[in-house]
Amino acid sequence: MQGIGNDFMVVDAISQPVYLNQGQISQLAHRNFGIGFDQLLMIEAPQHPEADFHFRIFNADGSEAGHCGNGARAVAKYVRQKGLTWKRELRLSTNTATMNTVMEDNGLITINMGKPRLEPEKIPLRFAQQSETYMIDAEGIRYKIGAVSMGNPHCVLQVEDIDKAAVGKVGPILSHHSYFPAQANVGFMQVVESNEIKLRVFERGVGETLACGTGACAAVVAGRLQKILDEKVKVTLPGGSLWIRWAGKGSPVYMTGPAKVVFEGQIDV
Ligand SMILES: N[C@H](CCC[C@H](N)C(=O)O)C(=O)O
Repeated sequence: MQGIGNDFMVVDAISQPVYLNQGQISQLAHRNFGIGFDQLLMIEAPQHPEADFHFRIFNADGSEAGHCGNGARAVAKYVRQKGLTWKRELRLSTNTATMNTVMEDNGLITINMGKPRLEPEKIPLRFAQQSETYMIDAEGIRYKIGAVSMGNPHCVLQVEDIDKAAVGKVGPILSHHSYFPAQANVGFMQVVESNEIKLRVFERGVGETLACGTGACAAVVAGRLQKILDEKVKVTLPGGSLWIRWAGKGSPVYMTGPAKVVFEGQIDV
């Protein structure tokens, strides 16, 4: 499946036992020697009564992540398409978040992504005081960043021209910076208007992807905290656009976007 170009292998681990270790996942993720995907989404039975389904997220390097926004839309679509549910509104959980999903009449999926976590210890970020922005020195350059968790860690920096952003160079430097003890997804945000941004994301455990759902949410939260973005923002990533809405501190973030099945098959591992 894919959600604006962020692509997934989605596995129903409810109807069948699934045992994949980190090495097998990274092998399957390989674009030439495997199936090829950014993340593996493993759908499991709910872990608590109010959730309909639980899903786990594994990046292409085999590392497990706590949340995946584009993946949540894919899961919501997949479970209906496979007849695991008929509900239009679903409550999904991951290891770090629970979310409500709604299948819109136009085929898009809206997700209540929950409230962003801004306290450094919850990101996690090695700063004592919470702030709208943080200054981080790396390889002789000082970066002004926003830091947000959507259930996974995000570092957001503003750039003048998204096409000239050194995502391949600066992404890994900040993603692996010692201030991010669990690493970070690094978003490069160009503000077009107060209700529109362009975004590229260097994802933890993958590298640059065509889109990152939690990254789009984190960028809007960081922009609003810096008073440069409105409540409703169109986020255009290389793979397509998402619509993000955040009323401010204490409110959940809403994300609307597509999800599509690309291919179905069976694998023996
Ligand atoms: N690379 C992310 C997980 C996938 C997030 C992204 N694909 C999304 O749509 O939110 C992490 O390690 O936290």
